[in-house]
Amino acid sequence: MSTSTRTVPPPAPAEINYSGHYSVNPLGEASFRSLCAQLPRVLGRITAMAWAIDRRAVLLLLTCQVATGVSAAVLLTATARAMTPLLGAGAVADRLRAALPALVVVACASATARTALAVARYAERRITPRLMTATDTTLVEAVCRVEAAACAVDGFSDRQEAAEMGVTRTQVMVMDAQRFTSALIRMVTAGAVVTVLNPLVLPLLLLAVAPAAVGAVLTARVDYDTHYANIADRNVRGMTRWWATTPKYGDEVRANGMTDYLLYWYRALSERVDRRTLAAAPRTLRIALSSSFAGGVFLTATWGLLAWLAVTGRVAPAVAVTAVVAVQTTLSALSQLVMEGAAVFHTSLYLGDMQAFFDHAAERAPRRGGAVVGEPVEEIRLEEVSYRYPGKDRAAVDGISLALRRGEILAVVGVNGSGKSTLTRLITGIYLADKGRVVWNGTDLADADPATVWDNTGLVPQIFAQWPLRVRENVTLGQPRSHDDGPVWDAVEAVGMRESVEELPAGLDTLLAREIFGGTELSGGQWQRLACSRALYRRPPLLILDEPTSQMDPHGEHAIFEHIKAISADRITIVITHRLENTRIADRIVVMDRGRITEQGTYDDLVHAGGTFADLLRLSQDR
Ligand SMILES: Nc1ncnc2c1ncn2[C@@H]1O[C@H](COP(=O)(O)OP(=O)(O)OP(=O)(O)O)[C@@H](O)[C@H]1O
Repeated sequence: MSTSTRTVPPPAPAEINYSGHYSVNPLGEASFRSLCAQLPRVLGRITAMAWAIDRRAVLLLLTCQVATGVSAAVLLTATARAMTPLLGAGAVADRLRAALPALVVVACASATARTALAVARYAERRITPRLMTATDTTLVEAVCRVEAAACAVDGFSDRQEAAEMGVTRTQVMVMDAQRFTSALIRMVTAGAVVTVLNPLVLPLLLLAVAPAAVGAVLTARVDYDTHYANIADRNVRGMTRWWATTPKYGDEVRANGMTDYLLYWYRALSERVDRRTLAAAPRTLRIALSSSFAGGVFLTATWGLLAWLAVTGRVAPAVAVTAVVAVQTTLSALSQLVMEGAAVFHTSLYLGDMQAFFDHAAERAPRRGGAVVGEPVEEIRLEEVSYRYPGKDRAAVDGISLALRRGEILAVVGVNGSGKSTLTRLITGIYLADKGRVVWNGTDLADADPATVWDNTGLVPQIFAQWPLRVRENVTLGQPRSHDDGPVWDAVEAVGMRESVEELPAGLDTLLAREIFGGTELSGGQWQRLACSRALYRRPPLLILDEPTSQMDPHGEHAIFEHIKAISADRITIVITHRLENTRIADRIVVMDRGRITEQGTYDDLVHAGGTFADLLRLSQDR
């Protein structure tokens, strides 16, 4: 990029607004009262989740809550009892002696309350890490197990991002719930004592903290609204961060001058997120100011009432002192109740997202029936099979019928986007056909347990994984653990990599995770050879290779195609390739165009047919 063009900022990343199933902010439809009414249900859910993790810790936590409440009541009652002799007539020593039993009770109640708090923290720490792990694992499993087609739906990854927030929130969830219930219990007990002293004080105190309660919930609501609006941008920002910083794309990013562009995107997205967050700040300030003002007015009235009761002799001085302590206790419990209630409410919003995602994923888990595909796989038949990706106008595969038999090598060719890879996803049952059937040995894939189908497949996709593991695992991943390296070396040999692997510092034990934990890095073609050896190692009844040699030198390409031919008698083999010379090994070639099969036959048939195949072959040789 020249200096002049560098000064022109690239277009800002698109604002993403979904209009489908995922676009509904759950807060938009809920009233304030209904949200507050959710609190008991949320507390119940948190308890149930914690119960499933560690019953003993939950029981311990509940016992501590009860202990906290009881000690608060005992403390206040004993304080009242101690005040009468302390503030009465007589020598100080006599008054102290008279108050001593009650003071001992006060000290014991305080010690119990503090011990209960410490033990409650311990119990919470026993639950939280495992709860987080459990929800996190559930999330990962939910994503791994959904139908592949569900992930292609717009907004899926944003909902996943929202659910991740729910998982993160489990870190403070139990603590919030514990603090909330402990404040509730303290408030009820202290409130009862206050009410006994004078029935007017408690309603006034409630009025004093009510504005803070409303304010806290409204603030949580504003925070969540902002979070909700930011989900998509945060998601894209996270991806941009990865694109810009991963060494995987480092060469391309640097040599193509993309750094400025990506950084601009990253900044633009961050600013957009910040702008929304800042726009919410005046709203939260208004809420905080008005709730503080209203709370202050009611609090002044409460203290005024107490002063008036004491000054006019309507309550004894000892009772007035206890009332001060009780009011302070009630007030702090109420404030904590409000704060923690808002936190639980806040948590409930994210938990709602998490649960909604889990429900959504569960609805989209494969439900294909438990039929088991018979072995060996003798025949795979496609009957008028069609598939259209979500949001696309045109079918990627459109009414294809095809029969494949064991021992046959089928080559699939066609221009980019003609539907070749989609066809392999339908044959392997990664996607289920919208129309028509894919039948393995007479079993419709729509009725078959996908795991039993995938036990019989080996696939080298166009974009294959480079697992940051040892060479051995890169070959055996997905297979039961074997203690015999013989078959691993066979698979490595089949792709012409024996010598290269032997030269690695630790042979099959060499770590291929240079960017992450260290080890060695392979070349692009070597990685592709390894991906092929992974599929070959499985010795699958259905072997599919989608552009398997696109990065390989002629040696590698030759070795692989020779091997495919040599092992073809025991399986069905499908090869997708743009290097048409490679299709010579196929028993049959199908040519695809716009999702349909337009030609089929042997290499010689098609070369002389004067159709697309002959045309593509001529172009590939025209240099
Ligand atoms: N995950 C997806 N979501 C939406 N559309 C898709 C997806 N994958 C492929 N398509 C669309 O389906 C059509 C067929 O794509 P497919 O990848 O099957 O073509 P192909 O023949 O394998 O192409 P190539 O030779 O480039 O690999 C294309 O129009 C493509 O845009």
